[in-house]
Amino acid sequence: MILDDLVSVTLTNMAQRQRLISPEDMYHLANQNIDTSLRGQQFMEKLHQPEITIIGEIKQASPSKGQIVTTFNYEDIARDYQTGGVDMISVLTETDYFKGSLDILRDVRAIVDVPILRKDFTVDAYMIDEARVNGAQVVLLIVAILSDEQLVKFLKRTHELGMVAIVETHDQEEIQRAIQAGAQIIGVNNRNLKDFSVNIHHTLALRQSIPEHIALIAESGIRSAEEIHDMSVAGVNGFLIGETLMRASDKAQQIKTFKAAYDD
Ligand SMILES: O=C(O)c1ccccc1NCC(=O)[C@H](O)[C@H](O)COP(=O)(O)O
Repeated sequence: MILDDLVSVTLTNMAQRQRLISPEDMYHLANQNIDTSLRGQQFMEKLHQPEITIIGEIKQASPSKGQIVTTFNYEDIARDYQTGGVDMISVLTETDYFKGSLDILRDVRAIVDVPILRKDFTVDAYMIDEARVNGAQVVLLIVAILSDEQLVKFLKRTHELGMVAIVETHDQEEIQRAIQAGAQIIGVNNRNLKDFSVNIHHTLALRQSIPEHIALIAESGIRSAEEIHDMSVAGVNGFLIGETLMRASDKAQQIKTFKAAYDD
């Protein structure tokens, strides 16, 4: 399965980085960088407001789509996203399948004010420390690749650093595990990572399984303002959008259209 491959390359690549900066040193560096900006917390509060919350993703390639764009000026993309009014920017840092990097994360952090999500396959608390050191306020924890103990431990470390976690799920059982671990934000991935099929109604089908005090983010396959409108009305709090924005010729305008979806 693709997730097994992603976990495997992530562990290998992390081990290489740990030879440059040891887990102990990264832990201390992260502690020196505890997030006092409140950007992550503000993002969480925004999710509970009636306005549409959009997370724009910077993603050059993916396992399901291969190369998504031919030119990849991520700094321009980040500026366009901010101009459009995104509430957070998601930066892929996985190198082998998504062609992302921590360099991209750092460069984007330097030029925008909005909170940043390190979008990666977090398999060790080291990667949370690393996310903080490189300027992210938010991390992704994917239930399907973590044990219950890891989920609790990684959430604790995230919160110690003043950060916020999106806990990604795909079915009822994973949602229960996320709630049990103490997730404050749950993402439901509309993409089935076993066969890459995308069902935009998947998040809606699982809405009732998530208590209202936990924010819900719909992930993957979102194409139109109508889809965002329908999901907002049904109580979905935020929308993570990658490919549609990466392919949009006027990204700022596309984001503005999406953010206006609730008023339509
Ligand atoms: O996108 C993939 O092919 C993929 C494959 C395996 C694991 C994760 C994958 N994507 C990560 C994501 O969660 C998406 O980048 C994100 O939800 C945005 O999706 P989209 O708007 O469809 O680009």
